[in-house]
Amino acid sequence: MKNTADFLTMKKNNEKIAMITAYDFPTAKYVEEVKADLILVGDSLGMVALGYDSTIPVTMDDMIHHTKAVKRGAKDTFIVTDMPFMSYHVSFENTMENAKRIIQEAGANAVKVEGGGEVIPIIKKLTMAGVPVIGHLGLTPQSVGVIGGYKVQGRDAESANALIEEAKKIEAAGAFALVLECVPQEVAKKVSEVLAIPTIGIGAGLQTDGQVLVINDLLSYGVERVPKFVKKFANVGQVFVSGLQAYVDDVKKEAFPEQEHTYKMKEDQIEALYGGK
Ligand SMILES: Nc1nc(=O)c2c([nH]1)NC[C@@H]1CN(c3ccc(C(=O)N[C@@H](CCC(=O)O)C(=O)O)cc3)CN21
Ligand SMILES: CC(C)C(=O)C(=O)O
Ligand SMILES: [Mg+2]
Repeated sequence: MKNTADFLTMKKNNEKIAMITAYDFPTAKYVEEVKADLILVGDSLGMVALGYDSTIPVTMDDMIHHTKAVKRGAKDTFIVTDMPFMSYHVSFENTMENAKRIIQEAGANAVKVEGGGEVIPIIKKLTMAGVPVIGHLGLTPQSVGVIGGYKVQGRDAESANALIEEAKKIEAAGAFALVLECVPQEVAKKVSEVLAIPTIGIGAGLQTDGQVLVINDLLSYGVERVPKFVKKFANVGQVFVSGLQAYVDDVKKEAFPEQEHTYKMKEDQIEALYGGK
């Protein structure tokens, strides 16, 4: 399994970091099989695995439940779990207790927290307590209500500069990586150049130190509309539907189960059961 120092080395060596989300046991097994560098148990699970229309309803218990399943499927991959909405804003004690559960109870290797300014002291405290932290700037979906929609962030030089300053503070606070979501490539490039820690982009262009996508988006599984930054690498939804349709059709026309899927009694027992009839 890679560790936080390895991700720093990868950046130095210009070796790109590939991160993929996973929310359950079988998916985690596949993600480990392709040697993704990190798995993100993202709070996006609220939208793509639980059917909510934002990440706001996702709870600590949801994150623990899904992280445990992912850990069982990917014992040898570095796992990062999102701290969900309001799980790191109520109080210092509550934040530390929540991070403790994610690491100790669920088995994640690190946590991710959204935002700059106000969460800097939290990144510092978590890091000092021995919890590896990833920051997250740009579009921060837990603030969708404040932002007013899922919009590209840092489009003008002023807000871009503000974002770059936040990124530096996140690094200084001890984060070992930074997710940049939905920012122009020029902004992501500059952040990646000024930071020593790796940047992991989603909708941030090619010049970050790594990439992350939501697995349902990249496989086209259970998602209808996807953001512009998504590339469809496979059509798993289509594979699901064709397999399920074939099953339903076979059941209806008695083409399934066949003899090879069926258990049989020995002749004498059939005789005894049916009484020769
Ligand atoms: N399936 C899924 N994929 C994600 O990447 C994702 C989630 N869910 N849920 C949590 C957040 C929300 N995200 C989103 C959702 C929508 C857009 C979107 O529609 N963006 C517009 C940009 C509009 C603009 O120009 O400002 C787009 O057209 O891509 C972006 C990120 C990213 N995260
Ligand atoms: C989109 C990524 C960065 C995320 O935070 C999530 O999956 O929840
Ligand atoms: Mg998230």
